Amino acid sequence: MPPPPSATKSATPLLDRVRVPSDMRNLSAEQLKQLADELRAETIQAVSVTGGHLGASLGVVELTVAVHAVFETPHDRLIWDVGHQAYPHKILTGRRDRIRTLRQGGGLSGFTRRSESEYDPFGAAHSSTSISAGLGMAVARDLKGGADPHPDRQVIAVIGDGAMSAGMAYEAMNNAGAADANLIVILNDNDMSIAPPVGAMSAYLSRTISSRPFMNLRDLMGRLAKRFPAPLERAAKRADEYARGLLTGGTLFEELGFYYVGPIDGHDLDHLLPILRNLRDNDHKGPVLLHVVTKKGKGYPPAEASADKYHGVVKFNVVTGEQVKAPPGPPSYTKVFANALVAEAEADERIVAINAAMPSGTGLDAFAKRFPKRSFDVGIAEQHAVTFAAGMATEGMKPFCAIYSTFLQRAYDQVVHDVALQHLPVRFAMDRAGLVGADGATHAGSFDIAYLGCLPGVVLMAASDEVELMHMVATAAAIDDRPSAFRYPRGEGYGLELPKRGTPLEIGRGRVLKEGSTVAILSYGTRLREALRAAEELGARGLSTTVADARFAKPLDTALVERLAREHAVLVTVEEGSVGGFGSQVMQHLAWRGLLDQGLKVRPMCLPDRFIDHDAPKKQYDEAGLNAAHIVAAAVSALGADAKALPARA
Ligand SMILES: Cc1ncc(C[n+]2csc(CCOP(=O)(O)OP(=O)(O)O)c2C)c(N)n1
Ligand SMILES: CC(=O)[C@@H](O)[C@H](O)COP(=O)(O)O
Ligand SMILES: [Mg+2]
Repeated sequence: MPPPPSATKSATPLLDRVRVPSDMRNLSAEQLKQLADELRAETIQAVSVTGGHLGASLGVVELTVAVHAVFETPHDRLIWDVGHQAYPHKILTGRRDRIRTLRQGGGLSGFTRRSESEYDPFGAAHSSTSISAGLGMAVARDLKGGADPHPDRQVIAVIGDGAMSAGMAYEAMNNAGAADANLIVILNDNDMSIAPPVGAMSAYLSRTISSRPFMNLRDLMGRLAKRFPAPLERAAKRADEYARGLLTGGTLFEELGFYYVGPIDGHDLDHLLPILRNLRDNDHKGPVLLHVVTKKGKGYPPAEASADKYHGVVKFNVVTGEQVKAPPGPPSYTKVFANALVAEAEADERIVAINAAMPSGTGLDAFAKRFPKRSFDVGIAEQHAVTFAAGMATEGMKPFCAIYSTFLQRAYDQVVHDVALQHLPVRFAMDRAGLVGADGATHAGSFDIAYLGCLPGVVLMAASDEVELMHMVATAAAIDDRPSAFRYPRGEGYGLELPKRGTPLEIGRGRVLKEGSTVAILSYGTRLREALRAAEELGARGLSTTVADARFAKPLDTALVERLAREHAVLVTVEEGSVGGFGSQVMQHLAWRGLLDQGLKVRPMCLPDRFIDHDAPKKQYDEAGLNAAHIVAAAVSALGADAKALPARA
């Protein structure tokens, strides 16, 4: 692979001279081009040792340089939508020395984060929030007026074409277009989401780009000059003649009240710099949308050549681009889910599958290969996905809505109002339940037990291993009179032998794996292995321990829960979910049955009432206090003196 371009440019590396953006604002256009080359090389080198979202970051190297060179960040606010493309931004904003700690415990977040830097005015990771946040900042600026230390601060929101497929982006544009707050939205159009984009907006953007070749600088300056006459006269003269005529307007964005500029080449600093300066210097009233066309993975041939443009990579060899994959382990829960759903769909043509721009992440790309007409990727549109599924259910279809637990949060009212209230048999496959590792707090599937557990009539399941997951897929397929949901974690299963097809479970029935008499551990989900380990340890201390797998949070196996409560001194519940989840369901039931009035000691073990930052999952669960040792400690402390009499295991 040829050496990065920077190696062929001037000997003085510029990136070493740029700690923060103010260090680059006196560089010439040529120097900024060199800086961009060096920044791209640094991003590639860094991500090769950390892994992460390389493709999106490479696509915005020039844009990042241009925006920080032209605007007075951090006083001018720069918001990155999703924030997965912000690695170059982090390198240029005082975090180059920590960029190789990206997504690791104690290290930089993989997304923008207010607590991490003053150059991150808004945290992100869930998509399509940037225009709303930007408008909020712009309106606040105007309301504060002179009281704002920087009353003329600019607000720039960079949003991708994929993120532009989410409803929230339109809600924000609808509001912005009617407001007169100055706001610059940069649409970073690389014709990619995680997968190739879907939907009419994507088709529209492609048409816009193909029908309007990149505007040349002269046209652009002339158009801007005509639109914002006074201060731009001088600049426009530099373009030696006015545009040959205004570009006809009529883009969707202009219909929404935005001034549309573009499309322009988002890798060409000779265009980006003057246009951004124009947008900075003119006193336009109202929102502007600058449409830039970029390439995801730009400048790194292995990324450019890959289907997903290296959207999310593990460590890789910079020269070859070969990713350092762990030796193949057991099938992931995602793969098991997908195969289980295919098996169910083979037997029932009413089963359909819906995802929200996450075909590979949910495993539904495999389902789509087998059943292309029964698989629907609706774009980054979780709210629509849920109600779309509800509509299908009213007509007798059996929709499986596969949305990560964290992303389902975005569609909560649709789950409540459109699905649960109408008792519609939508099935929710909630992948990435629990803590997810490198993506950190924004992506943790922490709340679904709590936010679904309070809904009447919903069947809630948690798989304790991959065989259980297959049974829960079959169970959900068979539940056709109410909503059902099953959760499972990110990562590999245990390598258990899998049946060809799952067997429907008896609804509301848990299972006992180990009978004891002093301590009962009731697990919900994949903490079950830790519960079994804890039981071993407790047994070695003479504390006979029962271990049960609840399987269902709703309907709760009340007979099992009451038996455990009556027959043991201590009842420990454990789940990979927040306060207000499974343990609350159990305690609420026991309380009402009067079983908390007779001395039973209950220890509901769940995620702590705080967000858990990115780290390796095992370490995250250590921090959360949900590993075997913590379960042992909880049981022993509950027993108090009784336990102390027993010898700890040698
Ligand atoms: C609400 C939400 N749903 C799904 C995702 C998962 N996700 C992360 S990046 C991405 C694609 C974003 O595409 P685009 O905005 O075009 O950015 P690009 O990666 O092309 O730079 C998706 C679907 C998310 N972050 N947030
Ligand atoms: C940036 C984003 O939200 C997605 O790319 C997410 O990081 C995918 O998570 P998984 O890697 O668990 O599929
Ligand atoms: Mg994109």
